[in-house]
Amino acid sequence: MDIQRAAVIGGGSFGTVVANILADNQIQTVQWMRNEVVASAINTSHTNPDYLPGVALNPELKATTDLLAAVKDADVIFVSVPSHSVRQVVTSFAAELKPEQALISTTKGIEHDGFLLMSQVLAEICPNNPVGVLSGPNLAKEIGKRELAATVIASENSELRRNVQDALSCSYFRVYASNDLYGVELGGALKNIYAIVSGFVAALGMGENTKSMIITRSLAEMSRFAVALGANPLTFLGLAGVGDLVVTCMSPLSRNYRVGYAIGQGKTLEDAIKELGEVAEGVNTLKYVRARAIELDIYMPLVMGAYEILFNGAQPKDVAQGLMTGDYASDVEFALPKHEI
Ligand SMILES: NC(=O)C1=CN([C@@H]2O[C@H](COP(=O)(O)OP(=O)(O)OC[C@H]3O[C@@H](n4cnc5c(N)ncnc54)[C@H](O)[C@@H]3O)[C@@H](O)[C@H]2O)C=CC1
Ligand SMILES: O=C(CO)COP(=O)(O)O
Repeated sequence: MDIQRAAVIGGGSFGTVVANILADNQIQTVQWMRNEVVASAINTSHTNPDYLPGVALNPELKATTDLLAAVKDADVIFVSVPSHSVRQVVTSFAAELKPEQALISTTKGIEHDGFLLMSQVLAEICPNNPVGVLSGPNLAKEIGKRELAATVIASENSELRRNVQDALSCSYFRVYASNDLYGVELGGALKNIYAIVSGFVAALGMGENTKSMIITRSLAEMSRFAVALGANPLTFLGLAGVGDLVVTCMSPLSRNYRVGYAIGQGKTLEDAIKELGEVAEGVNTLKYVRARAIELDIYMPLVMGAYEILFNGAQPKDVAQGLMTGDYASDVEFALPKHEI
């Protein structure tokens, strides 16, 4: 299967950049969205004024509000709506799909019921279609401006991986392959929690050593959780692990970081989300991961502290003090297990 026609489901910032890369690569691409005004702006002025203002989109990119027309002839369908909408949107076109049409999730979130990642939701709804995940350090606003970036296509299907590499690789976007679907996807979802934590740290004016400590201990915590759930920890050394963690924890372009920053400045969670006006997946992911960590007895002090700040009104400064005085721990648990320190 060569990818000649693609559909992108979702009219937000990331859906638009994926659709634009495909169009830049001369793939016939239709982007589906609910908003008629944005669809018309993409078709006539080649911009998405709501989510990527100032970015000139490829004039060949077509937008539509007709979901079935968008997916009908697509060789591959990129699903780029927030995680809370994926099941509903995909269910509404699943019965129309032919088994050779592939589905690729770009959504970095978790479904509450059953703790399902998006590729698992896709596989459940469309059990006969090939499934993959695209994840990595991919701030949409930079890629929209065609600044250089790299990502990971993860799938157990090697033909699908190669086809997506062909479809998305270009002078400003490099696509690496992985067969660890679960690890790649978990990395993309988990790092959003730590971007919120990094937002607190930045708002409190903490130093560079502090920021480095938080990012590194976040990686330790993420991989501890992932291993407990059966993922390959080595995946976390790649772009979808440490790569995405670093960019999201360091950049004010990250919406999750901005939510943490606003709360660190004293705003309420409700106001922080309202001001953002875009999706910050980490807020719900934090709730679901905390519950899972408690259920499976996985040590996740940053998750527990972030939860207290976001949902129970704890002060970031007090939580930070508590973390600094916790039990002694191992730097790299895969080298020195906790029980051996
Ligand atoms: N923006 C970024 O830099 C990146 C985002 N992602 C992930 O991509 C996913 C989508 O994010 P963005 O495009 O950035 O979000 P966004 O907030 O920019 O846009 C979300 C879009 O989905 C639409 N939407 C929401 N619910 C819907 C429903 N029920 N039916 C139809 N459309 C619906 C909204 O109207 C909006 O057009 C998220 O999981 C995010 O974590 C992944 C990589 C980078
Ligand atoms: O996933 C992203 C970058 O890789 C985008 O992060 P935010 O959702 O926090 O903006």
